[in-house]
Formats: sequence, C-alpha cells, structure tokens
Amino acid sequence: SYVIDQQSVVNPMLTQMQASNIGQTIVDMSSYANRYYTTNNGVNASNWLKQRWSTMAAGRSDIAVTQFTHSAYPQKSVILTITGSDNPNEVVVLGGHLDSINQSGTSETTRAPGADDDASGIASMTEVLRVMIASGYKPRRTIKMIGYAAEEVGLRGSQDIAQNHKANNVNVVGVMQLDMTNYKGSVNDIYLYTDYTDSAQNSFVGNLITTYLPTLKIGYDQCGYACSDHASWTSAGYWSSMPFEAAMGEDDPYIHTANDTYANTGSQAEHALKFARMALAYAVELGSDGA
Ligand SMILES: N[C@H](Cc1ccc(I)cc1)C(=O)NO
Ligand SMILES: [Zn+2]
Ligand SMILES: [Zn+2]
Repeated sequence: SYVIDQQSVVNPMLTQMQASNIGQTIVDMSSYANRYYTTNNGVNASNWLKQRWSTMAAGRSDIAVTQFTHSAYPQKSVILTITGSDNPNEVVVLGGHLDSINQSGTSETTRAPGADDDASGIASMTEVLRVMIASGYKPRRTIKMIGYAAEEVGLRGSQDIAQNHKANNVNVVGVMQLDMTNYKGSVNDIYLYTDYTDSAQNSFVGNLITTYLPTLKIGYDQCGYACSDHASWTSAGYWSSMPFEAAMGEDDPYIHTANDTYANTGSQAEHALKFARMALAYAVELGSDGA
C-alpha cells in the first residue's frame, strides 16, 4: 500500500528545486549535434552524462555511477545508484532517455537537439539528484536514476536493462519514466498515461501530486502503443508510470526534428520543474520505506 508520510523531508526539498538548473542541463545536452545511438556524438553525450552525474555524486560513498554496455550499438546507458541504508535490496527507478533522433537523417552531423525529447526528462532527474545531495538525503531503499540509450529505435536500451534486472531477480518496487516534460501543450499540467503502466502506482502518483503539488491539474490519456521506456519495465513484470507533458496529439510538435530546441519550449523549464518535483516526491516517498 502506498503511504504518503515523508512531508517533513519532501517539502523542504521541493522548495530548493529550480527551473533554471533544469534549463541549463537541457541547453548542455542540446549542444551535441545529435545524441543518436550510433554516432560519436551519441557516444559522447552518454559519456558527458556519466561525468556530470559522477561530479555531482563526488563525496557520497553510497552513490555510484556506471555505464551499461549494449552489445549491438556503441551508445551506453548511464545508471546512477544510491544504495539504500537499511533496505537496499528493494529498488526504486527513475528513468529518461539520453538519446535523440531526427527522423530525416542519421549522419554524424544530423541536427537532433532533442531538448524536449528527452533532455527535459534527464534534466528533471538531474535536478532531483542535485537537491537530494544538497539536502544530504539518504534513502532506506536503493534509488536508481537511469539515462537510457537507444529509446528512439525501439526502447532498446531500457529493454536490455529491464530484462537484466528481471534475469537477476532485482526487486524493483516501482519505475517512473520521464520522457518529454517541458512542452505545455494542454490544459492540464501532468498527464498520467494509463496504458503499459500500473494502475495502482498511477493512483499513488496522482495522490503525490494532489498532496505535494496541489495547484497542479492532472489529466489522463493513452498512447495506444509502447510509447516510451516504461513499457520495457511493464513487459518485464514491474510496476511503472509515465507522467507526460500533454494529452495525445498536443505534445511538442517539434520532436524528432532539428527544431526540438529549448527555444521552442520558451527558453524556460517551468513545466519540467513540475515533473522534477513530482519525481522527487515519488523517489523519496518510495525510497524512505524500510523492509
Ligand atoms: N513516441 C514518443 C513520444 C510520444 C509519447 C507519447 C505521445 I501521446 C506522443 C509522443 C517518443 O518519441 N519517445 O521518444
Ligand atoms: Zn522520448
Ligand atoms: Zn522520441
């Protein structure tokens, strides 16, 4: 049962979260010509994220940052692990994908900034990490933050990783996917997608939003297909949720083109900040549970 009881820990952390930090990470990631899963740029962007998270985690002996090698292509996924203090075998996952795509080209220099899809999700996660570290927060369960490779070409990075967790009998108690968080295309703020996700966890996420972000409006919708990495975890038998920026058909119209830029989301990250705050509440509420 999903109990919400960490208000004294979560609320002070929420106030520290800043849209400007999220925007900077989006700009940094968008500066690669592309982050396509087979290019040198795509490999370099993964290495950049590993370095970025490693620098943030320096000094925390309970935090490790590794890259997950995918045999079929050069781009690696990045996995940050905060080992739980007294219930480490139960694992909470926050995810987003670090790759990008331009539907009209796959060369080394094809422009695919992927600011919204999905630098916004990685940036939202990175701000969660920054505030957890700044607050000295130490979870009882293990929390993993994952930047998946090769999402755009068939959820391939997350498929490898979710199946690896299943094969190793890892007790993942919940997964949240952040893919596209910064284009406010619809009337509601956060849309919980109900297909390829877990309904009980979706209810919990809705309760987190009403508890911690009471001014936000929640919508519901369906993709109709396996539209992001949450589906890899669901098919591996784990519970996942996919909070998304807009209703179907009202999402960022520039994705998968050279125009998926920070400027085309207004050069600000106020929408993404809502998702970062929701993700922090999710990770701390689930991460604070003992055995
Ligand atoms: N297809 C997804 C984006 C996406 C997800 C849901 C909806 I509705 C529309 C678009 C993608 O490109 N993920 O990288
Ligand atoms: Zn995406
Ligand atoms: Zn995409």
